[in-house]
Order: sequence, then C-alpha cells, then structure tokens
Amino acid sequence: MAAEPVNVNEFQELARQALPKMYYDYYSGGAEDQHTLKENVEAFHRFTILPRVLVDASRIDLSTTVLGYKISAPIMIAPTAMHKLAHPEGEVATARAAAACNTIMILSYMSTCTVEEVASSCKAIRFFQLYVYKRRDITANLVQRAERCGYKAIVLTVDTPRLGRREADIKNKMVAPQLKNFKGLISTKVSSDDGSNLEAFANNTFDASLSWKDIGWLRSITNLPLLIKGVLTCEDAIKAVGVGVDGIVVSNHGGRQLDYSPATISVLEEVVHAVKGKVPVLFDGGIRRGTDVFKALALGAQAVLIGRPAVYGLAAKGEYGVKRVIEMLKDELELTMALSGCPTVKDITRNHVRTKHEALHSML
Ligand SMILES: Cc1cc2nc3c(=O)[nH]c(=O)nc-3n(C[C@H](O)[C@H](O)[C@H](O)COP(=O)(O)O)c2cc1C
Ligand SMILES: CCCCC(=O)C(=O)O
Repeated sequence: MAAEPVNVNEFQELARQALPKMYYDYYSGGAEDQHTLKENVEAFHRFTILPRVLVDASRIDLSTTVLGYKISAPIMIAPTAMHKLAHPEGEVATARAAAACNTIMILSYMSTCTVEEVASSCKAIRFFQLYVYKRRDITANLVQRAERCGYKAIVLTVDTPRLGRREADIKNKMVAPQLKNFKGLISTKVSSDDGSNLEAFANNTFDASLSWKDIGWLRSITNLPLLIKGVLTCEDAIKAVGVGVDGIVVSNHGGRQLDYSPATISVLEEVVHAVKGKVPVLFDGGIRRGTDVFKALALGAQAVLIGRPAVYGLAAKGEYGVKRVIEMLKDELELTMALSGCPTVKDITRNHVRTKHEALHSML
C-alpha cells in the first residue's frame, strides 16, 4: 500500500493514479499555455515570512469568522464542478469533510449531487456558487432552492462569460454527465464529437451578456448575501463595492480561464487596498501549504479557498481524503503561526511577509 501522504501536494499523484485520464486532466489542467496555472503556485515562492521571536506560542488559535459564521480556520472549500467524477459519493463526501473540519463549503452550480442532497447530508455551513444561464428562470430556480435549503450566501462567478480553452479537455473530448440539479429544466448533454463537450455546453448555455447591471436582478431574486468571485483588479473591486456586494473573492479560476491573468497572490494586496475594509476579501489560487495561507492572510485576505487540493483528496480517499487535506493545511498554518510569533490570525500583519522586491529595497 502506498504510504500516507505527508503534505497536500502528495495527494495529486494519488489522484492521478485513482482517476481515468480524462477526469484527472480536467481537474488538474489550466487554460492554453497554463502560465497562470503555474504562476498561481510559483508566485507564493516570491514572498518570504518574517518571524517575530519570544512571543508566547503555547496556544495558537486559528479560528476566524466569514460573513459572521465562525469557522475553525481561515480555509474554506472552493466551488469545483462534478465531484462524482472524482468519487462516487461526490459533493456529499466533500460537505461531510467540511462539516467535520468545521469550515464552509461552497457548492458549485455544476455539482453532481443536488443542492438538496448536499444540504440534507450534514450540518456543514454551505454557500452556493452561481453561473448565470441564458435561461434566467433556471438560474433563479437554483438560487431559490439553495436559499430554501439553508445555503448562507450566493457566490457569483464573474470570470466565465465563456469557458477557457483547456487543451487537454479538447484532446480528450471531455464529456460531462447529466447534472441532476437541472433535471426537467435543461439538458447538460451536448452531442459534439469535436473538442471539449464541457466547453460546448458552457458556451451554448452560459449568459455571456452578464454585466454589472445584472447584480440588481440577482438582488431581486434572493435575500442572501452576495459575493463575487473572479476579481483581479482594483477597478473591479471598487465597482463591486459600489454595486453593494457583500464580499469579493480574488480568483483567476485556478488558471483555467484567462491565461496570462496574474497570479492571484500578486494582486491580492492592491484589491484589499481598494476595498478599504468595506467588505471581506477572500482569496483562492495555488494554496498548497499552510505558509501559503499565512501569506494570503498577511496580504489582507479574510480566508482562503482550496480548489484542486480538495478534489485530489476526494479522488484519492473520499471524505477522509478531503478531511486530511484540510487538516494538513490547518496543522501547517498552526505551526507557521507558532514559528512566526502570531498566536491568533489577527496577529498576522503585512509586516510578517516580504516580497523579493522589498528585500532588495531594504539593502539600499
Ligand atoms: C476541476 C475544477 C472545477 C472548477 N469548477 C468551478 C465551478 O464550477 N465554479 C467556480 O466558480 N469555480 C470553479 N473552479 C475554480 C475554483 O473555484 C477555484 O477558483 C480554483 O480551483 C482555485 O485554485 P486552486 O485549484 O489552485 O486551489 C474549478 C476549479 C477546478 C480545478
Ligand atoms: C461548464 C463547467 C464549468 C466548471 C468550471 O468552472 C471549471 O471547469 O472550471
């Protein structure tokens, strides 16, 4: 039997061994040259952590709150599509892991378990991610079902007017299963023998005309708090605050949409500055270590989301695997906080990290 993984990265190889190539490629891949995919991880290497010594580190408290919900650590589960392609229990297993770790799961609009199945499976705090279809009635139906079964917020993904060009999916002629959420509403099957069926589906179905003025429409169909996911610039952060969103997720969709968009950790601080504390800023992209979580918090994120690590954990070991992934990141974050003299997440400040550029500057 393979040895137990000792870090999150080791789950990737286990997932590769567990999954059919078509699905592993779908989960792991990015758009075009995969430049942004790689940069998301590598850009973390350009920040160092500046520890403070002789701080009482006998008790470390990782807990925080997001939209008023207390969670055990600032690490949440990002929305990722179609968990049944990774494991037969699908999103139900992921939600149970989130509940066991006392954190928040954001369920993807493109989930393979229904919003109701996930809601009744456990007590996890759940948010619901949204894509907007041309058929707005279908989107409204999903929002209202999510609200009815206790999802606490809507996370509107705004970086996907069309699906990014993922070349492995094109080569594999990636096919997606019928999604139960949409049963009787719309067929998620696209009969194209050419290229990625997922891309064809998204491009036929997603409303590419979605714009800032539609935020008002969303507000008119739900009372839930609204976050927008996929902001990378100060301009958009200011617009988002201006239209009254309740939170922002700095994200480039894990490098799967616009290739050569910046690594998320490289733009986090400017977005945080633009938002001026008016709404919480969450972060995702490339989190693989507790030190990565620490760096994102130091640059102003309220919490981070993990995408692929959770999916790899699920593919490798089901619910237990997702739980282990979260626990590993929590353990690493706890150690990082102890070693850097930060007993609580509030103690983590901008002065605890330094960029390569700042390091050079300080030598002048
Ligand atoms: C396989 C996969 C499926 C995804 N599906 C969705 C989705 O349905 N909705 C969404 O908003 N983002 C989706 N994302 C993006 C994630 O929410 C998140 O932004 C990204 O995975 C973060 O980067 P990381 O994988 O490096 O943690 C998906 C990402 C992956 C890897
Ligand atoms: C049409 C499915 C989109 C899922 C998604 O967001 C992704 O694969 O990145």
